[in-house]
Amino acid sequence: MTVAPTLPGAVTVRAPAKVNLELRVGPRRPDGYHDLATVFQAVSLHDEISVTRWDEWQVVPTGTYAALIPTDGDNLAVRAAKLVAEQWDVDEKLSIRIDKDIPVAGGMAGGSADAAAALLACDQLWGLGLMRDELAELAATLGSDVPFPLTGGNAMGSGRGDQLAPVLARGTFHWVFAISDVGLSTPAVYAECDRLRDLTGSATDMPEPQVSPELMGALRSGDPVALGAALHNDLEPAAFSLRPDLKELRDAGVEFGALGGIVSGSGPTVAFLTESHEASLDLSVSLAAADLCRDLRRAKGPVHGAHVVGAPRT
Ligand SMILES: C[C@@](CO)(OP(=O)(O)O)[C@H](O)COP(=O)(O)OP(=O)(O)OC[C@H]1O[C@@H](n2ccc(N)nc2=O)[C@H](O)[C@@H]1O
Ligand SMILES: Nc1ncnc2c1ncn2[C@@H]1O[C@H](COP(=O)(O)OP(=O)(O)O)[C@@H](O)[C@H]1O
Repeated sequence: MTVAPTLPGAVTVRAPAKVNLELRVGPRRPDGYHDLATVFQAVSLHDEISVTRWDEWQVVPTGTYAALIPTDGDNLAVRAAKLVAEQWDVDEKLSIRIDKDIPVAGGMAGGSADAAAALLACDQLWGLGLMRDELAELAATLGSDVPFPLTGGNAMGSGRGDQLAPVLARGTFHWVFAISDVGLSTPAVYAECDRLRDLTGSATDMPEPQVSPELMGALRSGDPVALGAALHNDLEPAAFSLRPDLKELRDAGVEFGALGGIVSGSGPTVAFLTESHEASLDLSVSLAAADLCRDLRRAKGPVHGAHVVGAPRT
């Protein structure tokens, strides 16, 4: 296989990972999805996608987690690019370089970030001039989590998680992410959530999922202590049920001084909120010494959504 050069002629887009500060999950719908009330925050772990015209479809993975992503048509970035080509009748193929720094199958929406980045990169490469809402509509057809990395910042998600609304927020938050060596499948975690609810009978007469006033207040005031106390994830019992070691990890981080600890989305990444940059360094050291996870990554949030970082001169 010949490898496409990243430059010249490439468009490069950066897109962020996310953490769900709150994730409220309604009952299973007839179509298999669940209605959500969630608050996303984009955090400073990024993937970079570079697209170049090429004579065949090609994925070139690089970076920390390169070995863990598909390189065929199942890759979400390829699916995104083919969707744009099909909708706008573009008869071209692309080489897509993915610099993969977001953990894979970790509940941080890395695949969704790549899809969002590919949509924006194709728009730029092919000069389509798509509006943000057109991109968001395409994004939602690729996955429930794909619209958010286009937007970034903090946002409330409803419907399948794909309907976004802005959230009033101030301040920067400091996170430590504890990464597992084996991923968790999102559908498997939702199915386990349903199974546990069926066992306890809690699925009947479940109220519509809603984000709590405590969490919105904590974001509005930029208060990390209040935010730490308000973190919540309805998928956490399911993730703990499938991976009991994650509860031990969460409890250890909280004992070591995190303001709050929560499974990120469907997991298995565990997100710890800390008071400051220094506190995040201290927590990383304590967690590393406890040897309870494969890797630790520090990040801050919120950060911007997908944006072009390199494009050919016109
Ligand atoms: C759990 C969350 C929280 O933000 O994120 P991750 O942990 O995966 O990052 C999302 O809901 C994941 O969104 P995403 O990964 O895009 O899911 P999709 O591709 O749309 O759906 C994959 C599968 O997840 C389940 N699913 C997803 C979204 C939703 N609202 N209800 C669901 O039940 C369904 O079984 C669906 O077939
Ligand atoms: N570009 C991509 N990056 C990561 N995963 C991808 C990509 N394309 C397809 N996938 C598949 O999507 C699945 C979910 O990946 P990811 O989005 O990283 O996790 P999560 O849904 O937990 O946030 C993985 O098992 C992987 O095989």
